Amino acid sequence: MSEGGIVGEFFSLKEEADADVLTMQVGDFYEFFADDAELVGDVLDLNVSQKSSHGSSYPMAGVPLSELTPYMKQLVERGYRVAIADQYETANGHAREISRVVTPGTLLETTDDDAQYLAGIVRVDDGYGLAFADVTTGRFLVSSVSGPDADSKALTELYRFDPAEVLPGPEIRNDDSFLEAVRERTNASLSLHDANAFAPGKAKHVTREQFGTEALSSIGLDSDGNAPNAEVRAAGAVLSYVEETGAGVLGSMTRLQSYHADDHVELDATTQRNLELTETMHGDRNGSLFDTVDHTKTSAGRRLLKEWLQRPRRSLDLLRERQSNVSAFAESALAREEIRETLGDTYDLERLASKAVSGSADANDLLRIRDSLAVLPAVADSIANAPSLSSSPLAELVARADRAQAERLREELAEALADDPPKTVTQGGLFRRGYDDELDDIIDQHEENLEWFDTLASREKSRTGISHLQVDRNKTDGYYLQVGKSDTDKVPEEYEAVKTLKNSERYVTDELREREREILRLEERRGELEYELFGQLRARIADHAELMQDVGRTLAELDTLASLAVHAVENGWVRPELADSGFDIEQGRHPVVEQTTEFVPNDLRMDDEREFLIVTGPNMSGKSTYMRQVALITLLSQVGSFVPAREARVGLVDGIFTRVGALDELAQGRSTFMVEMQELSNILHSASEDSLVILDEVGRGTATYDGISIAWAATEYLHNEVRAKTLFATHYHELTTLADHLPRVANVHVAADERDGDVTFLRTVRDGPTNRSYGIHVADLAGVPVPVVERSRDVLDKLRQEKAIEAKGGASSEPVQAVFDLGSGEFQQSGEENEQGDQPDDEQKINPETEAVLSELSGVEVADVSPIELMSKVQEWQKRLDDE
Ligand SMILES: Nc1ncnc2c1ncn2[C@@H]1O[C@H](COP(=O)(O)OP(=O)(O)OP(=O)(O)O)[C@@H](O)[C@H]1O
Repeated sequence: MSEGGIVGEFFSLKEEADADVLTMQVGDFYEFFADDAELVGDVLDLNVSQKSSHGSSYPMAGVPLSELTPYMKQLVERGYRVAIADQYETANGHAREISRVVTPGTLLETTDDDAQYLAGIVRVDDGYGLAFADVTTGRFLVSSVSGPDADSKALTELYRFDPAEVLPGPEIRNDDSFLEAVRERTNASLSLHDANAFAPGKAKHVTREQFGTEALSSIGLDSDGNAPNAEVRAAGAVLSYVEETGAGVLGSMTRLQSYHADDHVELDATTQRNLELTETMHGDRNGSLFDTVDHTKTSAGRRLLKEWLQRPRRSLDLLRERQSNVSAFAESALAREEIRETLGDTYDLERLASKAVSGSADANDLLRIRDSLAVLPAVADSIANAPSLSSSPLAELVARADRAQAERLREELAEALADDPPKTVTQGGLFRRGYDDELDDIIDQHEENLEWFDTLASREKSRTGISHLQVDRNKTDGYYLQVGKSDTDKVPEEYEAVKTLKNSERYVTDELREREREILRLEERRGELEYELFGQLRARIADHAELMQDVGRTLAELDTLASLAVHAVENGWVRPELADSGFDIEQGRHPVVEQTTEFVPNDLRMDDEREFLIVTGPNMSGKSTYMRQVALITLLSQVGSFVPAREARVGLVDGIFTRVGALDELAQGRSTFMVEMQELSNILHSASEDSLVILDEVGRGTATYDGISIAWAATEYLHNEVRAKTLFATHYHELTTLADHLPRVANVHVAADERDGDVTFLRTVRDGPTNRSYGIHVADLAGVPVPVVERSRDVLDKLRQEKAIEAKGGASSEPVQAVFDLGSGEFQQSGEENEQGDQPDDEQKINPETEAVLSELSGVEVADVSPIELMSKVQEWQKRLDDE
């Protein structure tokens, strides 16, 4: 392959670039060559031509300089790392050098509202250190997880942040199963960053340089003399990666925030998916909780609302403050709508701050900063003028950002920039008069020269007596005097002819040339000076990145709180009373289902004596909906939101764990039952007595008796050992009898009405068990052939007669040894029914026909059967028993 020329230069730059694709500036174009040209031809649909260089021919594709961004963005969003080599002038011509490698986690040009995190993760002996940076907003967070389930906690954090790019530390790089799990839970591309960047000494140095020693020690991360914490190693690696890829945004990372897993309600990845927080199980945004409650006016507000839903909090003070703010907004409709309208005029200040820092903000971006800063005093006034807002913590919230400094910054921009500046920053026309003396002087001179040209024609006409004379300008000839053919004889001698046209002649004069040169000189100087002044202004604004972030964050928070209030008011939600534990929800509803259905509200009561609810009820009756509704009301309460209920008292939880039917796991190569058991195992390990556990049909994926046994044992364990607040929906009615033996277990059921063979779902949750599934009824309704339906009824009856299960009380309660007889549906204390031993021997068993009669007897719903039918049943049973 040829080594010389443009293509040779491209190849050698490509060799040094740590990137999938290189684009190189050649004059006014960014060019791609060889394989890279083929790739962009395919992926971006660019035209590919051939370029001859040193005797060979290479595919070539290119885009004009100003159009690179959208193409580069598309490539990066598809997971490619794109290196950009820029051309610059040198004493002997020009040279080219890679100025930036754009990766999914360092793409500044995103137009997506969502946060875009770059994550670093480091494994240490007892856990993981994590760092998350959003280069588009300057957010930078670190955390660590430890303990026996550190793996799953680390993966949960990754799922929560859903980073665009992950930098795995040296200890993880070869751990294929961990990396596979990262891939499964996130859409991130994994990038290998220099292992040295994760080294303790280097990482600590970089992190200190960025945030200062004080910031590190204030969050307990500066372990002087010792090896730094794992999160510092992750943070250092992320920072050096941002620096190395050349995004130029380090300056926007103004604040190091550390969070502890305990600050948030634990929501594992499965639960976030099951509860359909930000997308439905089918991957749609529509129909998610976020989509339902989002009424925000700004993209920063939307980002924050999503973050709040994904990271519910545990601090009572913080939640009460948010509640008071939502409440204040809910009560002041007029002021709230005024504020929301004003917020609608803001731009994304956090993102604009990053653009200013990276030097990519143009004059219009700075105007957006100016206009958004102006919103803060306007909303502060609206808050001050509305009594229920000014007496709420909103007054304090809006005072958090330094308003005086924000106003100074706004004024500086207002005084500097023209209202309608051009898109490019090199042309001039950006600044107002009075901003800079030299610039004013240039503009005056420029105007004076333009004026000279404007009046030239009339001056010349009266001086020379030529009537057909005009002054004009075009690209090739510059300024000229144009004289009609009929008047050319009147042309004075200083006129120098430059072009002959059909009906006229063009001339220039020395003075005209001189003036023209002056105009060009002034225009060029103006462009240079404005560019320089603009760079200085942008840098001064960038120095206030932290202030812009504060203001942006404040406005986003107001937007989010107002959005929660709007949803509460429009849907009749109430402020839940937050308590230490337990639930008392009156007329609760499912926040999403209530939007599309005539919803039947339901109550929930759980306390120290009633911590475990077994939820039974026919198929399709609403068990899952009821349990999700409880989980979502709890979650919304810990976001600080109001909740869909008539009245609610919600005890704060440390985690919400769910296990519901798996949808798409088969595609990932694990059996449904395996996934079910992994999820159950995770819950049994992770939940605590302060957690809320939702189990839907545990054990269903295997043989019935295996299933019942597992469900049975899991119930005992959760009740006796974990003591989590649990709702467990099951079709194994056998489990309902546990309520008689485990002190804190209670039964509830979703009622259905069966009349003349028709089932009506009442959707009402009532105390007590139900022993009807109507599963066979649903099969019948679905058109399963009659012989199959009838045979299933027989089989069910038989099955009920066969086995017995033992219930165990917990260590904390009186031990209970009881035997549950599936045939009779009753419990007996063990030994009671059989003096000789644990198992009845064959002789002592009652005969099958008697058992069948007993079973039918126990299955009769007396209230549902007419007296005549009942009498004929009894007669039939007597006859069958007599026949034995
Ligand atoms: N309280 C309610 N008010 C109105 N509609 C409801 C209510 N609860 C549930 N539904 C509706 O009933 C349907 C079935 O609900 P759900 O899936 O919760 O039943 P299920 O008892 O869990 O069923 P299965 O046991 O078959 O899984 C859903 O379409 C849901 O929208």
